[in-house]
Amino acid sequence: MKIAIVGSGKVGAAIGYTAMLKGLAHEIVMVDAARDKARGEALDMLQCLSFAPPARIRHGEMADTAGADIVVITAGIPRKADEPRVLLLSRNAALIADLVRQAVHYSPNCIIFMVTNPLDVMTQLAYQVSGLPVGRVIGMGTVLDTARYRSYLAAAFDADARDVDAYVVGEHGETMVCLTSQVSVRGVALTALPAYDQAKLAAIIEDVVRASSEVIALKGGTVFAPATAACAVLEAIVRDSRAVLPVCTYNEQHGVALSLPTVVGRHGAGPVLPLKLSAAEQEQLAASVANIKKYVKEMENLL
Ligand SMILES: NC(=O)c1ccc[n+]([C@@H]2O[C@H](COP(=O)([O-])OP(=O)(O)OC[C@H]3O[C@@H](n4cnc5c(N)ncnc54)[C@H](O)[C@@H]3O)[C@@H](O)[C@H]2O)c1
Repeated sequence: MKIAIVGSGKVGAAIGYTAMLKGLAHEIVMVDAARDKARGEALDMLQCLSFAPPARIRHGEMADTAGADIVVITAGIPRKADEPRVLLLSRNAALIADLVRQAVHYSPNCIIFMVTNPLDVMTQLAYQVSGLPVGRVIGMGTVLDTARYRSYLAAAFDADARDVDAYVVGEHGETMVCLTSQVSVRGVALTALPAYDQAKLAAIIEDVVRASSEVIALKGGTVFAPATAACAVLEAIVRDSRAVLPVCTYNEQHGVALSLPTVVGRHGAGPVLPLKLSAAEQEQLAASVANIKKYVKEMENLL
């Protein structure tokens, strides 16, 4: 398994490092417009190899990604705490289109894994310019938001986060939908837990939506959680685990790329699994879809 990481900034470097520690690839190639940054990250990782699973770690240009099984795209300009993710549209659209074309040129059979924001729009753009089948262009989507939701629920209701079954769907952005109608802990409805409290749940949802801004304001960027979430998706692909993850893919039915629970394995992403939503959740999801569509239109006007 060869994984190329295009964009060796904070998130790209952390994904490379986590993937190396998890033994997800026999070869990891770090790429960045700032060549020395990619070189530095690759060297730092290479120096771990006497304590890590065997792998070939190197840096390079896009040509060095040739034959990659997975190309992770983390290149771009990140947002500041007070900026909506969608502001990144104009900054990142042309850059991402160019990188995706190059990635597919060098690795025509790869899976593209998109991390750059605004995530849904960038995933749709990557799908459109790549010419790859829909399940081979996967965005990180709401995998990270879902991880935050599960962690916060676990902390508030005294449970193990790994036991909490909950999803955030829709946009990886301000209109994300934290589903409440089917949250459970190992099959037990959240509402049945002794510590359950509706006001607490509402507060958690607010915290999940602003989780990223909070971390950016405190430490300048989100790093560990995105890298861990990204590697959960990479692991599902590499180990063909068929994990159900709310990744982002272009959705014919909705006419836009968005996140819904989806089976992930060596083939890529799909099928998308059906969800039973309450009437309120259906409304929220429709608003989220409409928001992504608005941004897709803006992107199409920019290119
Ligand atoms: N989807 C998510 O859940 C999620 C989470 C965190 C961050 N992000 C996004 O990931 C992206 C990266 O965030 P970061 O904090 O690592 O930013 P960063 O600024 O630390 O890293 C971005 C890197 O991209 C590089 N780059 C720019 N143009 C390039 C090009 N043409 N080719 C190769 N490399 C190029 C830069 O030199 C830089 O090193 C941002 O768009 C951010 O918003 C997404």
